[in-house]
Amino acid sequence: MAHLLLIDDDVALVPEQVKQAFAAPTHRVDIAHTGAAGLAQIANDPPDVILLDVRLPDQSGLDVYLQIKALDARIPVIFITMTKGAELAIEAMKLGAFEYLFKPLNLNELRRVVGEAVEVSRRMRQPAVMAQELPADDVDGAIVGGCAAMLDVYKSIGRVAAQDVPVLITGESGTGKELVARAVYQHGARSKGPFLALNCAAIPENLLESELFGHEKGAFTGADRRRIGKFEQCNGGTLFLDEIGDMPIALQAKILRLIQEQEFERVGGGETVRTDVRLIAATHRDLKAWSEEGKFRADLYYRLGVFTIRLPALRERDGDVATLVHFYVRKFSQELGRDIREISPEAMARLSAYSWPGNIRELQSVLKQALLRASGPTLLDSFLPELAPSAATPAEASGSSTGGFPLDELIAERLTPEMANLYAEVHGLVDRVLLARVLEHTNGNQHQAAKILGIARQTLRMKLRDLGLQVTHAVESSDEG
Ligand SMILES: Nc1ncnc2c1ncn2[C@@H]1O[C@H](COP(=O)(O)OP(=O)(O)OP(=O)(O)O)[C@@H](O)[C@H]1O
Repeated sequence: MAHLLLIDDDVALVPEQVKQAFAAPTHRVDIAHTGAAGLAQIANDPPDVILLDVRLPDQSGLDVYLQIKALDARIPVIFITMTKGAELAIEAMKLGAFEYLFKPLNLNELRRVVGEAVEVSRRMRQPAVMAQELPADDVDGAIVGGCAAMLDVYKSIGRVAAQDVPVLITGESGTGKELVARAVYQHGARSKGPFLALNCAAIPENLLESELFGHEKGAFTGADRRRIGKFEQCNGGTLFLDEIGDMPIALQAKILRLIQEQEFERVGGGETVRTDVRLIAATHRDLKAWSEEGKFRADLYYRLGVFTIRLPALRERDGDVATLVHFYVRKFSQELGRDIREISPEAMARLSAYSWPGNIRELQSVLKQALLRASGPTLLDSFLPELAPSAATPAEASGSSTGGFPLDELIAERLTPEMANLYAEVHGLVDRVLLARVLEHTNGNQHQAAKILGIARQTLRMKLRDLGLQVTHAVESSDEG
């Protein structure tokens, strides 16, 4: 459950909207009407995310924000402002505020921004546990694995975390690079500061520079206000740049300068901004090979790669598949209201023999599907989807229904009082079938597939990633990954 605190002197509209947007049981909303009352609540019972009105009866929102930062610099604070208060909200972002929203609140935007903030908050607070064996059942988000290669990873995390140097994390998609970045952050000297993350491959190239470095008003068409970028917002903290290999080469020079001098200019601005950010970067690409081919700046590679943590693919982790299967079967059983207590030897044999091109993310996806089909206390081999050599063409792709069970039957079964995420669950299942089918049709060509689907290629990539699907055949261009 996400815990939100709204600090706003409005007693009617804004509280009503926030309560409407974030209902129980997935959210809890506390409300304070003055800065002092809000601060007292934060000290008593720190929320995951704070929504803070710029204008309060007893003190300015900015003063309250500074006091919140002193209490705990990690809690994401979202300012709520009238259009004319935007300057102050932008000032607050320079000091690390998460985002600002205009009154009257747009509920969709509110949900999106708060959702992102809850995720950011979770990343900072959820303890990064490294578990060599099956961890206790209340441990969430652990790095599970006791094979020799993972023990080396834990050692590397321990060695580098306390040094304030950049870290490069490499490994195939779904191997846990983000988890490792979080562990480096949490065991480092900046663990009380913010931890922000940005996926370079998920943001259109023309917006990435502004996301990272911010822009000045009028820097480009549509830049109607100054925007504070992640490097400025994250001052004193740690920034995780995922898929740094996908960053346009022109932008790489700016990152290099940032690492070397901790300074930069906002897009369209002449003012040099100083910041103090620890960079953790990750990529599934071979950056050394890319730098030799001129696709990645060699000087940036050398600078970033001084300390590299290489995550092994799941197929290289002897014995860890079984522990991970137990870990996720237990977790998903709880989430999906199933009561699976054991895994049949046949099912475990098939899971252990599979090559997992999509790594742990694929393992999660397969187990979720299996649990949705499961009944009784044992996870049988027959509940598993087909583990195809190409994971972009799972069993469902060859049937007209979602893997042998009609959708409406599934929905009917899942309509229980405790159900909370049915939309995501059903869409995940449909996406898995749809994307696999279309990619099969285009022989793995993501460009064509995105066109057929009518979605952006970046969206397609993110969906494939989230579903743990790998496109293992015929890819149209060398930058397709
Ligand atoms: N060793 C592990 N133990 C338990 N869960 C793991 C482990 N490694 C990864 N996961 C889980 O697998 C999923 C994918 O991990 P993560 O996002 O860190 O991978 P990634 O390497 O960053 O992937 P991508 O390159 O696609 O972004 C997450 O839900 C993560 O919690």
